[in-house]
Amino acid sequence: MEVIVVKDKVAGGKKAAEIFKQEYESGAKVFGLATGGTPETTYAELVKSSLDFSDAISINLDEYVGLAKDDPQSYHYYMQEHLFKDKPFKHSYLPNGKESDAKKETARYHEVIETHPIDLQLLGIGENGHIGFNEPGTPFDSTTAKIKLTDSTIKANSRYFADPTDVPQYAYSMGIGEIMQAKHILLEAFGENKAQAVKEMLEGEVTPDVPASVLQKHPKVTVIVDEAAAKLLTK
Ligand SMILES: O=P(O)(O)OC[C@H]1O[C@](O)(CO)[C@@H](O)[C@@H]1O
Repeated sequence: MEVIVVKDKVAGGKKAAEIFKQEYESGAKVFGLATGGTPETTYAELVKSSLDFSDAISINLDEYVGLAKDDPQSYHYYMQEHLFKDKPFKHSYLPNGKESDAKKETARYHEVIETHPIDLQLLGIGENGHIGFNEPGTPFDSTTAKIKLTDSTIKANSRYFADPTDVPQYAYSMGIGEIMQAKHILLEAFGENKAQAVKEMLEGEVTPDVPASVLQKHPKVTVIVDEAAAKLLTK
C-alpha cells in the first residue's frame, strides 16, 4: 500500500483529486464513491477541476435504510449537494434506502457492481475500522447487504442529525468482497479520531475485526492521511 501523508484534509482533497485526474486520463470510466465528512474536500476539488464525468459511471458505497432520496440526511442528497449538481455522471448508482425488500435491493445492487467493474474506489474509514458500512466482524468475501449499524457508528454519525435517535439503525452497503474487486482503491483518513483505525489497518493483523485491514491484501491501494491520522504510525 502506498501511504501519502499530507498536512491536512484540504491538502488531502487536492492529492485525491489529482489521483482521480490521473485515473480519468488513463481511461477510468467507473468511479466508486463514498460519503461522510472525509471526502468533502476531495469533492470540492473535483467540482473546481475541469474534469467532465458526463461519460462516466458512479457507484456509491452505501445508503441509510428508510431514507428517501430527497431526505437531507440521505447519501443521495449528500452526493447531489457535494458533487453531482456540479459534476453530473452519465449514470449514478446508489442503494435505494426506500426499498424495504432487502433481498431484492441487495441483489439489484450486487448486479450493478458486477456489470460495472470499478476502476477507482474512494473510501473513508470508520473509527472502528469499518469500510463502507461493513462493521467489524463482516466476512472479507461479503457482498452488498443490509447492515445493522454499531453503536459506535451511530454515535459518530449522529453529528449530522438533530437528535441521535434519528440516526437510522440500518444501511445498505456494498460488501467487502465487492470493494476488493475495484482495480485501484483510494482511502482517505483525516483527524486524530482516525489514528488508531489507521494504525490497525496498515500495521495490524489482517482480521475481520478491523475490516479495513483487508486492504493489505489488495494489489493497488493508495492511502492519504493527514498528520493527525498518521500520528500512531511507526513505519
Ligand atoms: O468520513 P466520516 O464521516 O468520518 O465517515 C467515515 C466512513 O463512515 C461512513 O460514513 C459510514 O459510516 C463511510 O461512508 C465513511 O467512509
